[in-house]
Amino acid sequence: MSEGLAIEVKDLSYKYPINDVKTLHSINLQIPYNTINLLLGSNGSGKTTFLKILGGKTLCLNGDVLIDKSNPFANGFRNTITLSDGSEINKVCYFGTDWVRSEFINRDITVLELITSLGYRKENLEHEFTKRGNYLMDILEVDMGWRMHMLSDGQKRRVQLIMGLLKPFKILLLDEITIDLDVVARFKLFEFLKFEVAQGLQNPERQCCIVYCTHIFDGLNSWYDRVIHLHRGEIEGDFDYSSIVYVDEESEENIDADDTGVVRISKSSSLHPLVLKWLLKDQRKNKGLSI
Ligand SMILES: Nc1ncnc2c1ncn2[C@@H]1O[C@H](COP(=O)(O)OP(=O)(O)OP(=O)(O)O)[C@@H](O)[C@H]1O
Repeated sequence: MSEGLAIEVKDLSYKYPINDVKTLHSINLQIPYNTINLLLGSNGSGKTTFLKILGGKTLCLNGDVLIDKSNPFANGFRNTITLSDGSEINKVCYFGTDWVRSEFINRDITVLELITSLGYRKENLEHEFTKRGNYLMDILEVDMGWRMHMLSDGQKRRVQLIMGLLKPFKILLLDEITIDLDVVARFKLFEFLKFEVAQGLQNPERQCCIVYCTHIFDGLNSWYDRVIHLHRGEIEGDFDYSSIVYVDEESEENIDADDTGVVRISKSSSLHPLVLKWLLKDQRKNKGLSI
């Protein structure tokens, strides 16, 4: 594996056992550390399948997958790494949308009971919570006494994020995970994740990368480094944030109502129009129409 790569995929193809056709076709991709990557594509283009393979959740033996230089499907793959200060971090974390619907979490238990039931010893929990956990609890406004079966989907999602992010990570795979967060929680989560990636630049042991799959493009400007476009299981496009030129500057002053009651919002420098154009093009291709 090349130096500095968090993820390396060579010639990866995947077919679900019950399907006749492949879902992923000969994917080749290299993702370096210290980057935030958006994985975009229409419904059914293969994003979840791909992320689950990267996360070691779906076994795939057609092609090579290296996650932080190791094969997640190899015997003896360990998902935890011990750093020089003795702390542990996760190699790869996959967060999907299913979690909030699982029976395991929809029980009459508190957030604290749920976290300890997953193997966090109380003393570790206290240690973790004095720093990272407390910070996450604060930005996501989670109460340890919340009872899981009484929470909204967005509140459960916040608990999922706290549990998954308690330990730092090398590779974070987010599959539509912010869909039910309110704008404040989403904004603060993005800030936290950006900070995580930035601190890897200071400390090579903590260098990490994020792959985020979403259909919502609000608030993503300047957050990501790269966009990867998947179409029918193939990489159709791949470009860096630095190659985007926004034609209209967004300005703080233009947001909100003035004293005459007129509400002004500047033109959004969003990826939305670009992605809409891509996916409409994909749709025309699917129908065999000229682009
Ligand atoms: N468990 C499964 N068994 C069989 N086929 C599946 C299964 N899960 C997904 N597929 C098929 O694989 C293809 C890709 O699905 P996938 O969920 O990876 O797409 P996606 O890009 O994440 O879509 P979305 O944006 O809707 O979440 C689809 O055509 C889907 O029907």
